[in-house]
Amino acid sequence: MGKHPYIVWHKSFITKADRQDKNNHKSCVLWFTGLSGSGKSSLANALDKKLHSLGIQSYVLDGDNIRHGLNKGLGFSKEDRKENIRRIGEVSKLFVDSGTIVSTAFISPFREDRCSVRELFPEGEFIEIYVRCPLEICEGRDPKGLYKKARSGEIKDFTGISSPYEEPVNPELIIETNSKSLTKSVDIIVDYLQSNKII
Ligand SMILES: Nc1ncnc2c1ncn2[C@@H]1O[C@H](COP(=O)(O)OS(=O)(=O)O)[C@@H](OP(=O)(O)O)[C@H]1O
Ligand SMILES: Nc1ncnc2c1ncn2[C@@H]1O[C@H](COP(=O)(O)OP(=O)(O)O)[C@@H](O)[C@H]1O
Repeated sequence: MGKHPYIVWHKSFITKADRQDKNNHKSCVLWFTGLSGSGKSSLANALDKKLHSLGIQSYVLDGDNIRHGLNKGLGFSKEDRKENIRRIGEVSKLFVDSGTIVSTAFISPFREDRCSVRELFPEGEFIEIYVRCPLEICEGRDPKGLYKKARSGEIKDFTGISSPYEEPVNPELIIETNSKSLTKSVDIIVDYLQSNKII
């Protein structure tokens, strides 16, 4: 779908830089990607709590929740996942524009889709965090009982079982949730934000 010929971009008076100045920190998207059960939601929410306690404007967009509303109706075919990620990329951009540090917790299994989101942002504002955890551990955790259903064939196209997960090639951070505690993982991300002068 191309751009509409009669729709013109309306510039706002207040810029992203103005909003960042007001907040006293920069804004960015922390793009958590990984298998179901790898720890994306747990990590994004624990980080959000920590950032909030530091007085930072932050927010979490979570796959399960977004699929109840904005992306209700999208399934798990390659095309639907692509559209899911495209929309979240655009929503994340709005959050970053508003001066917020937004954490997104979506499997986002396809490299090409994640790269397209990265291209929406200037250098340094898209931080890809690979939440790495072996499939057998994720399957052992099975917090929602979905792997069991995927193995029995009740759920089709399940990531890691009957649909691919393409690992990030050059993520800004890799967090191994099999060997690192949640607290330690949060500290690593906060350190990254501090050393890159985002907070
Ligand atoms: N077929 C299939 N494959 C993978 N996941 C499935 C599927 N069906 C339902 N679920 C549940 O939906 C959550 C993943 O949604 P996402 O929006 O993150 O997926 S994607 O990025 O579009 O691939 C995922 O949540 P997480 O476990 O938090 O990752 C599952 O709870
Ligand atoms: N170090 C860890 N980091 C994150 N989650 C962990 C860790 N160790 C165990 N877990 C558990 O793994 C599960 C991960 O589930 P969840 O956060 O919903 O993952 P995802 O959003 O990737 O599907 C949770 O039950 C969580 O308590």
